[in-house]
Amino acid sequence: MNDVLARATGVTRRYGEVTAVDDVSLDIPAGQVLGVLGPNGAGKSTLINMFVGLRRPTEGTVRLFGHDPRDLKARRRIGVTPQETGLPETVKVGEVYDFVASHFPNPLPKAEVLAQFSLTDLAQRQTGGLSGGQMRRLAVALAFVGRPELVFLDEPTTGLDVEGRHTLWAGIREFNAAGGTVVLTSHYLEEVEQLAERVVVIDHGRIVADDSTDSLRRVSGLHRVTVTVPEVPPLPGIVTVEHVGDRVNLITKDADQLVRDLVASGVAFSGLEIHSGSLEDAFLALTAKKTETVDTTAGTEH
Ligand SMILES: Nc1ncnc2c1ncn2[C@@H]1O[C@H](COP(=O)(O)OP(=O)(O)OP(=O)(O)O)[C@@H](O)[C@H]1O
Repeated sequence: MNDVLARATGVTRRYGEVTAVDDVSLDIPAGQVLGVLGPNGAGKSTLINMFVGLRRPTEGTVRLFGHDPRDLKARRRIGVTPQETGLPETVKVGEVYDFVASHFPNPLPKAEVLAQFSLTDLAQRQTGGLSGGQMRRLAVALAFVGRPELVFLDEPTTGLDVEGRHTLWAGIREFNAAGGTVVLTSHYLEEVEQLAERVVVIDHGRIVADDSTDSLRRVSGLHRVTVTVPEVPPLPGIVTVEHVGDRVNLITKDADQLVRDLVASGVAFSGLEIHSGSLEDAFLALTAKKTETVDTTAGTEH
């Protein structure tokens, strides 16, 4: 069995009234690429920030290599790319590398890091003169400088074009093939599908799915039946109900059967549309559950 490099146990983080992370327990085993998915504000960054020692849990414990994540012994063994990078504009790319490398006993050589992330030609460029995508590549490259065993990448490819994204994917894959462990958050399902073997879906601060990417893909065998209907009948084939304006999306595994059931139920529906499932539907089905619960409660109040 693989070693667990990082572990969250019953972790909650509140900011005033807001519960950003709500009773999350999560193990990160060695050698894994773990994708963390979730809608905006779901709590992904807060969770990552607790793992890397930038935030403390309000409740529960986080361990990094068996230590408190703020312990330098543990932090030396990780690499981090935060969602936003604030680098001084007049410092050159090569100098940024030098500064970061000086914090580690055995950093990767500059030429290797810059080449791996297609930054070699930009070594003399001031960071203020980098494009958004180049800046992002630099931010991700810096996570690898200290030869980390575990990297946390918070939306590593946001703002990158297709080529930039593929360059980064290759770098992440190479790191993993050499035994490195990766936790990445992303809004791109395709990215998680390409890179991660395991997916954790977070919604409203809670883990709503934790499964292999293959299983999540299988969930994408779902279909979406969209109708306008005064009230959704309680049919067994409906996995999830989403209300979009006056339209209703019914997520189901068997669209044909659901349409037959709708007709048989006698409900007056109109504007029938059927779409094949996608990973996006699977994700929506998982993250829509909370909304559905709220809707159901509201609808059954007497
Ligand atoms: N420093 C803070 N002070 C107050 N509230 C915060 C703070 N940081 C995060 N939050 C709130 O906590 C919740 C979770 O935020 P978080 O940034 O962790 O989500 P996320 O899943 O990373 O979102 P996104 O995908 O938009 O980056 C949100 O409601 C957010 O507004």
